Amino acid sequence: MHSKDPICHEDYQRTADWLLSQTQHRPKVAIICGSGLGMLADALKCQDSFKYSDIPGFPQSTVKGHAGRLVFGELKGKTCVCMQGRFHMYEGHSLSKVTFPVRVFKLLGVETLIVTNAAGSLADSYNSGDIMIIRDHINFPGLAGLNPLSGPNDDKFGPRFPPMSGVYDKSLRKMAFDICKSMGVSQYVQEGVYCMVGGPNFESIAEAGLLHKLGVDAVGMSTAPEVLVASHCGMRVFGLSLITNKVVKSYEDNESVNHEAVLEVSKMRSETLQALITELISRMDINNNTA
Ligand SMILES: O=P(O)(O)O[C@@H]1C[C@H](O)[C@@H](CO)O1
Ligand code: HPA
Repeated sequence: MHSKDPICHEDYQRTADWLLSQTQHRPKVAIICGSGLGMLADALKCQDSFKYSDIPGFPQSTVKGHAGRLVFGELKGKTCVCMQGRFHMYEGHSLSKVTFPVRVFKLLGVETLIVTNAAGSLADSYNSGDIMIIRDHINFPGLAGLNPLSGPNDDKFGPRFPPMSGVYDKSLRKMAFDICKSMGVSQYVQEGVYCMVGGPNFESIAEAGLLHKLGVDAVGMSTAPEVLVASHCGMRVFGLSLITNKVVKSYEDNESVNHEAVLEVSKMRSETLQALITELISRMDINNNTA
């Protein structure tokens, strides 16, 4: 499906040019907000915001907890753009649409992508409410050939065969840990492997057992395609999963997860995540451009 997707370089450029004509902000950092995490954008000062439906070429959000707004603004003097709502494969978007904003960000001059998501934990030591700094990912749809980079390669963005080792920037991960320590929240901060599955169903118990055996720490339905495309075009990447639930792994367990519960837990940790990301960006070595 995505290999026939007609999105071409000019389409990304058209959207980028439209945004550049509508705002004076010239962001170097982009933030993608996961389910229920849209309030990360609230910290931005001097905001210019656009509904996705008003942005030429932009897909539309259809999931509760994903407002569908692109917000530009300043965080501690650093210019950022924030997606209040992302696109998922299970909504019926092609992977080129899911990752469309990332290439637009590249054309806006963004150098660092911060991705966040809500995820269920497989790691026995994790609890709901934990924050997991993403060390690496397993991209199940990608392993099966559902990859946003499939199809003709756009050499203007990056190479045909991009490496995927060391994608989650080590120095940003360390910086985030140091910040968590100084915020006094290290007791619920983890580092681990995120696994993307297609969704929209949550995992069966047998699937949960498989993921656990594979060494997956947290599972969700997003992030890997955006990270692939960002890394392909040379962006630095940092990722956070908010653990909103423990994945049910036992037939004796009568618990089950639902999207409302996911949004509830996201809300609970929103302030901490906002503070962590704000401090991370404030410590980044970035020179602002002006329009
Ligand atoms: O956009 P993210 O990955 O945060 O959303 C997660 C995965 C599903 O879209 C949804 C399930 O509650 O939350
Ligand atoms: N599985 C998949 N995606 C999720 C989960 C989960 O348990 N929780 C939040 N997003």
